[in-house]
Amino acid sequence: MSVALRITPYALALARDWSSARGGFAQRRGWLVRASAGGLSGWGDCAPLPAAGTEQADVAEAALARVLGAASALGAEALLDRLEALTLAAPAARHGVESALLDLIARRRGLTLRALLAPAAPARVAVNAVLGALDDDPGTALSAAAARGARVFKLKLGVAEPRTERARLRELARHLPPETRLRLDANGAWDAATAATMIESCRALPVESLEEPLREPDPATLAALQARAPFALALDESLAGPLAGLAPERLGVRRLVLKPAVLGGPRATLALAEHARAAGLEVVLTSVVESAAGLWVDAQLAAALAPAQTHGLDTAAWLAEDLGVAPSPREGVITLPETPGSGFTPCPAQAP
Ligand SMILES: O=C(O)CCC(=O)c1ccccc1C(=O)O
Ligand SMILES: [Mg+2]
Repeated sequence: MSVALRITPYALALARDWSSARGGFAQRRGWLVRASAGGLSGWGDCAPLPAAGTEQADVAEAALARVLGAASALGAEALLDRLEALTLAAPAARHGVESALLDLIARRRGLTLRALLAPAAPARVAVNAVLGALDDDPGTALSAAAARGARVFKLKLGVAEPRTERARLRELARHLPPETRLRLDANGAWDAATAATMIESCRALPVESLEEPLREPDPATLAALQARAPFALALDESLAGPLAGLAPERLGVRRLVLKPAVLGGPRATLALAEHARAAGLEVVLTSVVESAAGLWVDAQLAAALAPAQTHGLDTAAWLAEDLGVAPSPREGVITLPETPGSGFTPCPAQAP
């Protein structure tokens, strides 16, 4: 049975500006992808964010047009087989279309998306709260997230002076509830000496990991920093940049941050996660601040590939509007539905 694709552009305002050492954004633009066959629809989100390692929007749009052109005569499985060739160098476009096709297949088989991807995947996904940059009054965000029961708090570093950030970090850590921890992300802000100083000053703090410490990441420097760090160092956007294609065990860090929109969809993300975990690395799945259509898929995928980890999927509150109801954590956990597919239902304006 052939599959009908519909691709609809969207623009969603942010509730508050996103800032990081790689710049920020005040709006998210992308395409909602619907794949329909036999009266059922699956949904995906193509949400390019070049700063995170995806293609530019015009490249995504061209790839989506190629997929549309090829889709009409093909069934969902046949289109999945051809998708990689149709979306070369367009991972966000591939993620959007592949998600919609897998969601459709799951709904057709009466399976949750996580069960389609990994039969034993649980219905609970722990997530970190995102407090924003360390110069944006994270204390207020910390109180709000702590009140909602979050256990891991993510902070963007490398936005202010290292000395200022060290002082603010110590101050913030004094207000952390018991048994909660900080997840830090420098987004490539530091040279090796600054990174070493920052890691050293975190030694006494409840830090669980630090993403992308280095402006010019190389495995030897990362390995030296990791050897001295009492917590996991992690790579994120470098996996699509200077370190693309290197085997996980050669990267020098203990953890990989996997963004399906950067890696080219659920299947590529699962394959990298399996490789990394077999090599003894931790993996964490995170969003690129996607719409609800993307977040539901990402959350199902997180449950399938690292069920015991805390993932970076609590980004819906950064959007002032959305395409449907987004997964919303309680006590730091997203509960996934037992209904077939991803759990996404479009709001009436986008409806089937
Ligand atoms: O990890 C999270 O909790 C949310 C995702 C996130 O921080 C992010 C979102 C968009 C672009 C880059 C990043 C990042 O981790 O660097
Ligand atoms: Mg990151």
